[in-house]
Amino acid sequence: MDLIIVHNVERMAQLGANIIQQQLSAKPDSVLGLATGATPLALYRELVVRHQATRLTLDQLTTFNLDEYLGLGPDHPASYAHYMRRHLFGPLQLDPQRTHLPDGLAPDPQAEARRYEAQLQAAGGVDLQLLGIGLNGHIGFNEPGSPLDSRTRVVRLSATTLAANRRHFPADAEMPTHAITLGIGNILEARHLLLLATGRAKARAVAEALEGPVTATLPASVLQRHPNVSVILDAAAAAALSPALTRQARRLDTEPAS
Ligand SMILES: N[C@@H]1[C@@H](O)[C@H](O)[C@@H](COP(=O)(O)O)O[C@@H]1O
Repeated sequence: MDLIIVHNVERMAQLGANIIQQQLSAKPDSVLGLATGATPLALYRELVVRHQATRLTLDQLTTFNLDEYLGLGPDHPASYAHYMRRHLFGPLQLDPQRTHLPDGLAPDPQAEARRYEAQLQAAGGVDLQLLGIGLNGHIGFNEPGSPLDSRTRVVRLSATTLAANRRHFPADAEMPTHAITLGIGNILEARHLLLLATGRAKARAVAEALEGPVTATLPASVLQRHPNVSVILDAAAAAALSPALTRQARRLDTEPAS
């Protein structure tokens, strides 16, 4: 595991964008696994800036998102399809044929989960998977209790997740109770994982994920089983790590030379 602790979200975004840029330089037709939520927003802004400065060539890039709410279509402002279009796919002018999310409006969600997984396999799997972490240690929408070898499927959202994500929905609107998510098994198959976390509220989940037992009770702990994981934390999210692990972390707060 390559653990990096930074001072601020801008630095996290730069380092995350560097990793994505390196991936695309090595393999322009990479498959990127993408995440939603508040955490990757600064990284997405940085990618857009680099693209506008023509430092990123994205013609051959393919993307697959981790998850989507069941019952929300791409025009719903709280859908992940909408989020991705607004924050990344639109500004980067990605070919819609190359960007993929589960269809939240599919009439048969179980069949949609199988279709999505098959589409991902046909694309060759994920080269670099971006991950956030839920307060309860979820990755994608793999809630506590998800089998560590789980595949793409329909899941019920936990009370913690419903409460945490409530803020993205209008106060009087009903929130979806289910989602389609890549499974933990799918996530582990990505060739490189990049976990980002910010803020004190994530510190406990981060510490348990990186240093606790590998257990379905805390899905992100499975990252310990992956041979190629990069983790970028701000100081608040790193606050509950053991002194030993904190000492091992790289602190990359200075600007790159060029
Ligand atoms: N399904 C998403 C996850 O992919 C995301 O990583 C997590 C954290 O979100 P945030 O970055 O807003 O804290 O919650 C959501 O429920």
